[in-house]
Amino acid sequence: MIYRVKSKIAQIDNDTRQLFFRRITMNKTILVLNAGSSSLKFALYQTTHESISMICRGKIEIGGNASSRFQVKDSRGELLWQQSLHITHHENAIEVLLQWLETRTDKRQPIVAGHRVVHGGMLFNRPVLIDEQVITRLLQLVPLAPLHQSDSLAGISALRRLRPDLPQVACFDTSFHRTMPDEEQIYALPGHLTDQGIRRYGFHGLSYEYIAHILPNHLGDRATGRIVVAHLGNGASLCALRQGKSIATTMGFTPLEGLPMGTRCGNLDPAVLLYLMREQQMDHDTLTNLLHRQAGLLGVSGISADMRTLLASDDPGAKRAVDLFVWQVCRQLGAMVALLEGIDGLVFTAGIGEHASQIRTRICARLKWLSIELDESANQANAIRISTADSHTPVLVLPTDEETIIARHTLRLIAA
Ligand SMILES: Nc1ncnc2c1ncn2[C@@H]1O[C@H](COP(=O)(O)OP(=O)(O)O)[C@@H](O)[C@H]1O
Ligand SMILES: CC(=O)OP(=O)(O)O
Ligand SMILES: [Mg+2]
Repeated sequence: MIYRVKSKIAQIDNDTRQLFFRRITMNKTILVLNAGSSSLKFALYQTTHESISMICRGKIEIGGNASSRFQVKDSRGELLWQQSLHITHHENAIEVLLQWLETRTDKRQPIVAGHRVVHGGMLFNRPVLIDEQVITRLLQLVPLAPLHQSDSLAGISALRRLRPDLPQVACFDTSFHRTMPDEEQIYALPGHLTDQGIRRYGFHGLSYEYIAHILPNHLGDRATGRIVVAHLGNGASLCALRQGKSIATTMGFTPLEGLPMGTRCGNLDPAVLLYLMREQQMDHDTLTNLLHRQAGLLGVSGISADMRTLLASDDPGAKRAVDLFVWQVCRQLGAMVALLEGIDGLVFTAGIGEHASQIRTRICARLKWLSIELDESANQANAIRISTADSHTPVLVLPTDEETIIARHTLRLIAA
């Protein structure tokens, strides 16, 4: 729809253009899809010519054998819909979601869809309108994000099948980190490999962009200082922000580097792979499965990838996995602080960061050397500020909102 009017818009003056755009988009919606490694999240926004307001948002949990929750809430967080389903793959989740949207969203047909795409590689540093050529290039990056990229592409394809005329925009997790210095973006490998794109991209960029955007509301001038953001979800990473820009992050070439995660191993001596290939004849597919799907909290505990299950368990395996997670967050957070040469604020976000007060307590107990003092009752209540008034470094819990950042980028791109 937007495609067809675009050339007309270019020929008319600015005031008329704004009126025209307002008319075609009034009461129209932007659909956002966010394929995470353990969930499919979505949100619908009402849009006028340049602003957005959320109508509803939802999440379908995608989990092994347990039943998955499909929940939709309105913009104030009131529950609109809840269903228990058995969903083991993103493709089922997309089907369920699109059917739900079809039957529940009356005349608010989306005029554009925005997607979180985890890997943009060297080619995509900013949001892009999706066409056949873009899809071909994104497909080439599937091996670099095996738990995400193909699921985002499945959402894009499903919408193309259902609504071939619907413009779709890809927003990348990697773009935000392009402000990192060269030293942070390269590995100590021969230059020709770096030139081929074997470099550190970093991920969760849409989440960090959102946090950087709202931080001044909570920290005032301090927000431009030295901030560490801990995005602890099923996928987990840390980011060092200075002046609201990324200067370092724990994930690298793929979302496997850095912290241990739900099913991902995080940092590993690369010689472990060489050893397993040679001594245990593990091939590429076996290793991919091991490192992305069988390792992390699941591998260490032997019980679950889900922090909720581990925290509720008395099993020594669960304790070991949680201990390792806390240890590695502290270890890698130290590196972020060293690169920032200090710390003016610490932010927890994403599934574990926003909800697991026990994990925050344990991490902060090791950060007294950074003059961090937790207010335990605020922490238990998942309050926004969880540090004491005396704590030299403020500690915040800020729910992330990748969907809103995607919706804004999407509107900006089609409006341009
Ligand atoms: N109340 C809670 N306590 C502990 N962990 C939680 C809680 N709620 C969610 N989580 C953790 O957060 C994870 C999901 O985080 P999320 O950021 O939504 O993941 P993703 O975007 O990768 O799908 C779950 O797997 C679970 O481990
Ligand atoms: C990049 C990544 O790990 O994303 P998620 O946390 O959504 O799985
Ligand atoms: Mg996520």
